[in-house]
Amino acid sequence: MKTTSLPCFVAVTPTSMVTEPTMGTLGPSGTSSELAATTLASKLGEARPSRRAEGGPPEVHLFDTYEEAGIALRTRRVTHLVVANAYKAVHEFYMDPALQLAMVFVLDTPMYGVAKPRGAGALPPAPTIASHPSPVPIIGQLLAGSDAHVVVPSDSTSAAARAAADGQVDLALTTAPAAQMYGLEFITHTRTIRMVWSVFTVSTPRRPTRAPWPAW
Ligand SMILES: O=C(O)C(=O)Cc1ccccc1
Repeated sequence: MKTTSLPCFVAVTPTSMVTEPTMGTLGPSGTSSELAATTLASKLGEARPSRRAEGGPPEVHLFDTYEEAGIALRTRRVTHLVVANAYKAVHEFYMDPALQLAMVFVLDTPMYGVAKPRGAGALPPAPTIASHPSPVPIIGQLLAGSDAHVVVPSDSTSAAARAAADGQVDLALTTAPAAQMYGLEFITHTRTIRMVWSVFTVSTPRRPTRAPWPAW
């Protein structure tokens, strides 16, 4: 049975209402992260009806890496950082005392598939496939495990599509929006990835707790 995930938001840390929220995440446009951040922005926009009346949900800022988006959060250029939980270095954000987990939500990614530039010629025996490291395991599933290939790491699924469009690689594991943007067509079936998204804000300072031992 095919199910579609409705975003299911859980507020983890009560944060004071930010008057002008701005989202930071992984770009360029066409990434799953952009869809997740845009979905969160709409949700936060609904909670701020006066702003909605002024012209739309909070802005989404796209960065080349999650780490750059993290710096933008720490330096307060954005107020919220949205990171896929399948990202292997998400632990860096969880462990950073300057940041706090504010929210989590479940949202399916757009369709993922292996794509080639429209009108490209025959593929070599072991084509190169650009991919963000996180979704690499689905390449084998999409190619039914049979085809030889070489994975070329990419900063995002959208950057992977751009690399294929620029002729740097033969193929890209990418999203349907990015494939469309960069003139690629899928050569495999496509699937979504059900994902938990972590939302970080800067830590709110806690009141110092009294030491459990007497002062000397
Ligand atoms: O957001 C994207 O599109 C990414 O490239 C990152 C990603 C993709 C798939 C699973 C986890 C993170």
